[in-house]
Amino acid sequence: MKISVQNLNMTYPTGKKALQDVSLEMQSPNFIGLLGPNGAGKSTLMKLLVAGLLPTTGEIQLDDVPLIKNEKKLKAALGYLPQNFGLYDELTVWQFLDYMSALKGIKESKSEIERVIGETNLIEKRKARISTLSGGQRQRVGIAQALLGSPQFLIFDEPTVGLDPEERINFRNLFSKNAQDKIVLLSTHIIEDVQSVCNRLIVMNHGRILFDGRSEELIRLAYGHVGVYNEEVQENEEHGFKVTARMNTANGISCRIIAEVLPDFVHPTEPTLEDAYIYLIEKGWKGQ
Ligand SMILES: Nc1ncnc2c1ncn2[C@@H]1O[C@H](COP(=O)(O)OP(=O)(O)OP(=O)(O)O)[C@@H](O)[C@H]1O
Repeated sequence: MKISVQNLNMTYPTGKKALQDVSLEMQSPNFIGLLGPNGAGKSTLMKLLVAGLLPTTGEIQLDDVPLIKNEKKLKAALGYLPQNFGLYDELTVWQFLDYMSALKGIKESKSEIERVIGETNLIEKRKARISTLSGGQRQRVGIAQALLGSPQFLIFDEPTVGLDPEERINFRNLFSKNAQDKIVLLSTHIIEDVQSVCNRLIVMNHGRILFDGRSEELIRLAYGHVGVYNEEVQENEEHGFKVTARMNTANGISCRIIAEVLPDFVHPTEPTLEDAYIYLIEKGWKGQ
C-alpha cells in the first residue's frame, strides 16, 4: 500500500490555515510518529487522510489513485482512532465492537472481537457498559475498534492520552507488533511513545512539516545546540537560550539548555530526542 500526499493546503471556513504545502509519501511497512505542539495541524492532516475532510488544494493518492476516487478501498483498509472518539455509552464493550465490526463488514467478527479484546487487555471488561469504564479503558476500546479486521493503514490520533505509564508501554508494544507489514501513523505529544517504536518521525508546526526522517537524524540536527551549566557558578537568565531542565546535584543546580549558539560557560552535551524536538520547534518558531 502506498499513500502519497501532494502539496496539501487546508484552510478552514474561519480563514485558519491549518495545513500549508504538506507533501509526504507513506509506503508499507512504515511506522510513523507524528509530533507537533497543540494546533500544529496533526489532526487536520489525519482527517484529510481518512477522507473525513476535503483539502482546499492539493491531492492525496492511494496506490496512485486519487483518494476521492478510491474511498471504498480506503475504508476497507483503514483503522482510525480519532482524537475525541465518541463511544456508545449504553453499549457493553462487546456490543460496541460487534457494532463496529458490522459497520466495517467483518465476516468472522466473533473471533476478530476476541482477538482485539485480548490485545487491548479488555477481557475482564467485555460485558461492562462503556459508561462505567475509566478514561484509559475507554481509550483501549477506541484502540480495539481501530484494530478490528487487521487494517493495512492504521491512524491513531493521540492514542496514549489517558493511559498510565504501564499501559503506554503495553500499547507501544502492541503498535509495533501491529506495524509489521502496515502503515501506522501515530500522533502524540509524548516523545517516548515514538522514540522506541517508530522508524520514521514527522514533526509539524504551524501547518508545515519541519522534519521527516529517522530519530537519529533529528537528534543529529541538535548536535552542538544542547549543553549544561551550573546555575550557582554562573547566573544567567537572559542569554537567548531555553532552559529545558534544572536538576539538583551535589554541586548545585545543573541547568540543561538549548540554544542556536551555546554561550561560552555552557558545556556541550549529547542531545536526546526530546532536546532535538524542542530545538527544531524553537528554530521553526522564529521562522528560520
Ligand atoms: N473545524 C475547525 N475550524 C476552524 N479551525 C480549526 C478547525 N479544526 C482545527 N482548527 C484549527 O486549525 C489548527 C490546526 O488544528 P489541529 O487540530 O489540526 O492541530 P493538532 O496538531 O491536531 O493540535 P492538538 O495536538 O491540539 O490536537 C489549529 O489552529 C486549530 O485551532
